[in-house]
Order: sequence, then structure tokens, then C-alpha cells
Amino acid sequence: MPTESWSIQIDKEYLKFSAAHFLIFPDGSAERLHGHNYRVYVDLEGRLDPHGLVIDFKEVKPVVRELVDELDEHWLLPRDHPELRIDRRDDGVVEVRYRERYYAAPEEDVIVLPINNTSAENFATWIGREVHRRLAERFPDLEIRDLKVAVEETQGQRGVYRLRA
Ligand SMILES: Nc1nc2c(c(=O)[nH]1)N=C([C@H](O)[C@H](O)COP(=O)(O)OP(=O)(O)OP(=O)(O)O)CN2
Repeated sequence: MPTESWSIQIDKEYLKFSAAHFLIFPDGSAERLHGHNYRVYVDLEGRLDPHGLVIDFKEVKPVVRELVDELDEHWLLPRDHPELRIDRRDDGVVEVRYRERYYAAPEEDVIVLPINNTSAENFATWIGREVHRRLAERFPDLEIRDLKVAVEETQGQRGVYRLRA
């Protein structure tokens, strides 16, 4: 028996954020601190309502937009890496230590995310869970069957998170 499904896809040039990061590799080596213009893509599968909509694009885009705006122009740090230390000083400076490295930055420039490495996959995970949480909160009747969020770090390479209900 064939099954049918419906989804919306959001791929907008303005759904992007610029951020600094460094990735830590499995052998413990780490990239230099550098930045990317990340782009975010969202696919959402749900029930088709009597008006022929899964959900109005206009309801989803602001949720993604507010997330990318929150991340934009920050240094993104992983809270849960086992060897990276992040300390907030009383004078509003964040100190970051990784092995022999030491950095200090104003706390308003830094966002510490609940991830273990600043990979595109982990950014997609954090954004995907937040999109799901915020949509569920704002649209309690929305039935999300499948949500896919991709984060493109450099052109043509993306980390993808998928949540299936
Ligand atoms: N699975 C992942 N692998 C890598 C990630 C990641 O997020 N997930 N990230 C990086 C780097 O942070 C990096 O900035 C991208 O590196 P690279 O592949 O070298 O990117 P380029 O587009 O500059 O590479 P080209 O040589 O132009 O193809 C690394 N790996």
C-alpha cells in the first residue's frame, strides 16, 4: 500500500549566521580560531491540514531567524568538551583553555552551547532541537512527524540533524 507524506522545505539565503569557532579532532589536535558564514536549512514533515498546509512558511521562518540571529557574530564554544575549560571572571571576561592554548574574550562576544564540539552536526542538533521546542510551544496543534535541520559550514558541506516522531 503506497503511503503519502507532505513536508515543507525552507532554504533562504538570509537564514545564516557568522560565527567564530575551532573544531577539536579525535586525536586532540585543534583548528585555529576562525570563522564561517553558516547557512541553515529546514525540512519539516507533518499532517496536511484541511487548507492544504503542513504549516504556513511564515510561521516557521521567524523561529529559524531568531535562532540564527541569536548565534550571529559570536564565538561559539562547546560546554561539554572533556578537555576544554571555560571560566567566567567577575570582570565580565571569559577565559578559555585548551591544552597549551589560552584565550580571553568579553562575555557578550561568546555563546557557550550544550555540545561537545563545534561541528556542523552539533550546531544542526542544537538548532534542530530548539526549532522543535519553539514550534511545539507556539503551535501546540502542529504535528511534526519529521524535522531535518542542516547547517552548511562551507559551501557544499553540511551537518544534518533529524528528529522523527
Ligand atoms: N564532519 C565534520 N567534519 C569537519 C567539520 C564539521 O563540522 N563536521 N568541520 C571542519 C572545519 O571546521 C572546517 O572549517 C571545514 O574544513 P574543510 O573541509 O577543510 O573546509 P573547506 O571548505 O575549506 O575545504 P576545501 O578544501 O575547500 O574542500 C572540518 N571537518
